[in-house]
Amino acid sequence: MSQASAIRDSQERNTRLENMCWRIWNLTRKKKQLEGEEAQRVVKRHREREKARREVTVDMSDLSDGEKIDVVGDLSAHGDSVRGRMSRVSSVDTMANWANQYMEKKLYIVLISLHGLIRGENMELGRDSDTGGQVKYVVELARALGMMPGVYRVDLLTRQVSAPDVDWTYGEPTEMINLTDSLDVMHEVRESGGAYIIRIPFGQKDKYIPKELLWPHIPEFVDGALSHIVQMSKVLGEQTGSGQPLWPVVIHGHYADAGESAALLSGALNVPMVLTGHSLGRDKLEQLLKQGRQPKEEINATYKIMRRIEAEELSLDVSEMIITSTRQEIEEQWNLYDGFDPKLERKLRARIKRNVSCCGRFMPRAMVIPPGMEFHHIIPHEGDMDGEAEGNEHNVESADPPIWLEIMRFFTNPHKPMILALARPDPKKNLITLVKAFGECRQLRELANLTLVMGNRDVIDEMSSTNSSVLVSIIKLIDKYDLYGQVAYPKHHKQSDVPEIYRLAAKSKGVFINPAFIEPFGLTLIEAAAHGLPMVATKNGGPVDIHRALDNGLLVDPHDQHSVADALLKLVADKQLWARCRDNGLRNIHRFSWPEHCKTYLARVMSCKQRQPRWKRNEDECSDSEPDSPGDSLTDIKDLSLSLKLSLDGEKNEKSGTSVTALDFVENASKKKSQLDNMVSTLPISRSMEKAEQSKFQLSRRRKLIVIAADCDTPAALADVTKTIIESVKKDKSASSFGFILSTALTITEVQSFLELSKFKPHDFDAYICNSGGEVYYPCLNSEEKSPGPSFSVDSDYQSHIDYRWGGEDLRKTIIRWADNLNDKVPPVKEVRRLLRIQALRCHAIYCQSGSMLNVVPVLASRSQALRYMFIRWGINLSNLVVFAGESGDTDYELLVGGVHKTVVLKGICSDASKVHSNRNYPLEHVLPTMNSNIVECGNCSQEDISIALNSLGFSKE
Ligand SMILES: O=c1ccn([C@@H]2O[C@H](COP(=O)(O)OP(=O)(O)O[C@H]3O[C@H](CO)[C@@H](O)[C@H](O)[C@H]3O)[C@@H](O)[C@H]2O)c(=O)[nH]1
Ligand SMILES: O=P(O)(O)OC[C@H]1O[C@](O)(CO)[C@@H](O)[C@@H]1O
Repeated sequence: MSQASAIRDSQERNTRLENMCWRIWNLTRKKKQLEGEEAQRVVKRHREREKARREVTVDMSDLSDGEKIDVVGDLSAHGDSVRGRMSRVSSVDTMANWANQYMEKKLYIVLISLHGLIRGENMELGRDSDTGGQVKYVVELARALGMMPGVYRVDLLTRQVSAPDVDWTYGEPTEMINLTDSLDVMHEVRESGGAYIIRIPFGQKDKYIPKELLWPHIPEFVDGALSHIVQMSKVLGEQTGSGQPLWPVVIHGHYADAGESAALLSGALNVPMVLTGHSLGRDKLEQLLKQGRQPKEEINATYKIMRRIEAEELSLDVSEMIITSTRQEIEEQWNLYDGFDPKLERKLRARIKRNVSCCGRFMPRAMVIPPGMEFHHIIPHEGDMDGEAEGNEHNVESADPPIWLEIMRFFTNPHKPMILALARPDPKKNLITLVKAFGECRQLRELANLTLVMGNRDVIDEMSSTNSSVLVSIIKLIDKYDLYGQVAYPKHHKQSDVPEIYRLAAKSKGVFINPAFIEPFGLTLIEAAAHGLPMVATKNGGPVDIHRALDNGLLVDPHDQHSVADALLKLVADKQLWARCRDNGLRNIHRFSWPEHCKTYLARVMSCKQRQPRWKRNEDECSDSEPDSPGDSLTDIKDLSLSLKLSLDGEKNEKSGTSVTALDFVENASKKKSQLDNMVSTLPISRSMEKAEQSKFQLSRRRKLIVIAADCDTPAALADVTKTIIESVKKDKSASSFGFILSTALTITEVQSFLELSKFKPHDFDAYICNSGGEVYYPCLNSEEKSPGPSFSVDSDYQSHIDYRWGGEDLRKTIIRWADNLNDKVPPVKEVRRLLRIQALRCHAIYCQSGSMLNVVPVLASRSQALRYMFIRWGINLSNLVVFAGESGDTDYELLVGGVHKTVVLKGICSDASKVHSNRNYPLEHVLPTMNSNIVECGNCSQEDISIALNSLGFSKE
């Protein structure tokens, strides 16, 4: 009997062992495979980049020989010497100089941090994965900027969240940020001046949306933010007495999501944008792939990382400047992006300095401006800076801050020095290695206690899966190493407790540790230093710069558990080293100063070329103007779009694109120009701004606007759809107050033919958005009366509004070269965009007409941005607008669907369009909101179904 069971046991053991071996083999194989794929990707990327660099070098060869860069200026611009640059700044003299220079200015600054759990006081840091250092950074930056001479108003825009599971304060539309300086002096704030948190509603109401799921709602935020900025600029203009709107001097996005929002706002308003990344998608992706636990698809599904990377690339396309906290972020992180190359950036900057053409290339300047500290929370304690701190005996009395008792109750011997980690329980913070290092080092356990402050929690199972899995692993390790009585992991703490936690650790002669796999900067490290706590920190990322500036501890390889334990042991055991690090930290911490940050920041912002909405003729002046005056003339029609015809004669390949058999360039604007020059009447375009003013009148008095943006394959199909929509809408009794806009990839010449073919008159539409958003036209009044003369007037203000970063002739040359080299398939549009970005050519490339045409327009021109322009220019109400789109369409299709406007998706129209070209590395759900009452589907493009769709949007009833 017992022999049988022994045999059975051994068989079971063998089977288990065998299974385990299989599992390990399988995991290793999978890891190897993922590593192999990643290596291939890196090599491919590298090859493409090198090829593109060679091409750029050839294009700019006129100066490459002997082109010398101002190396000294250049290195300092990239923060090579953190120590050298960070001088004490709050000195009265420097501030006085600054004040003299800027006092007269009245600057309006817009900052954006999107997810919404932001408030001026008692921030809930560590509440979840969204409430990290960025929240503190943006609020403190807003406050510090609000106190700078010359800054009139700072708006920090974020999401309004009125959800039952978050505090009511996040639902308040406006919150004023207290402007206090280190002397607790309140700054005088006049009228609407000061610093504010402005909460814009977007996304599902009553629900907190984590940052990974916010992407589809960005267009709605942009529309809401645009409305706020336009209104505020007018108010500030009146208050500051200029009579003109006080437009923001900069729109500054924080993190990828706000970067994309800032890019769209900057394009809509034509004002400069800057970006702070805080934590970068490509780097996060690389780290996750290196860990080899998840394939790329799974990572993408969890973190929506490809969507985030596209937002970061767009931010690079548009930003004047990228602000980083460290040099490492520029050299090793931003360098991973298609649209950024530090070497090329330096080269372009050198050319600009010498007033030499950059051959249509643009690269944002990357600047290291480290964040600051708010020092007024810090209570200096006895012994600071005298080399002799208080003893390590704790006074566990009632006078001690409550958080001390909360921590002490975990310890058997509370008198030991405290190793402190304070971080969100995010896997990348690598707290697990820390617990292993502590648990496996007997000496360290004997000498010190460990405190882990990992955000706030009520029930572990209710936390996000990534956060709860970190906590569960830590609790299991505490059990495994039997660390009871030696490790504290309090459930709750408030923001006001954080200084007390550092103080407790410093008092115990403890050490702060940040063992993150990679830390972009690390606010906790400067917080610890300011409290007299030496540090052990990861050698990957920002801590290298912090260590260089403060010299207050040791750097370690976060993957090497033993080196973590050794460094901690060294600092805890060596009293002299500990005291030296503490003193160095306290002595140098002033280098992280918000006033200094703001001074450098404002100087840089002011050196960007200032742009703002500017119209040739103000509303009041237009009646004085001469119609058709040559002043608005041919030069106004800029060469701002390129079209490349891709012949579809070859066989279609649904995955990789379309076979090309012929290529043909059409440069719309130049054609028009020459036609106008020759006064050829076949293209009836007026240059008259008066005509545009008439259209403004027409557009702004419309109660509702219908935008027809169906991307049909043929003019006949477009004519059918258009007729059905217009006839259906005209049945409404208030139809006379409805206006129509045609929004298309067609040129105005093609539109003219389309109108003739379908028996429409130019004035059947109030406006024409042509060339995929590259141009806007209005019908001329006389076109109604069939009188001779031009039928359309071009909006040349629109052209000046969007021409930012247009690569002109050099862009054209590159696209021709690309087309010449195509010998097989036309690649997906995402590849075209990548190629142009690598070349530092900033534009918006769109496949149209089922992939038979490539339209290239300025980087922030699009059909949806043209509508935002009409909001600013003509005051049209975006929420009173319905866009009719097909089931799919040109590759700018998805941009048309989100926002505060309504959308009717016509099922069955252009349903095949998306198959010939893929423009994304991520699914459509990462772009478009799935549950949005502003979007309805129309089962059939019939008049009845269209009426039903409009009714369900409440469109015809109002
Ligand atoms: O339980 C916690 C955890 C954190 N914090 C605070 O939250 C902030 C955390 O900031 P940081 O250490 O910088 O990390 P992240 O939250 O990851 O912040 C991101 O953004 C910061 C600002 O750009 C950068 O410094 C970081 O490297 C970057 O990862 C600090 O002020 C902490 O005091 C708490 O109050 N309680
Ligand atoms: O892990 P990720 O997605 O890179 O995010 C880190 C970012 O998220 C936040 O926690 C959001 O506030 C930031 O502190 C930081 O910028």
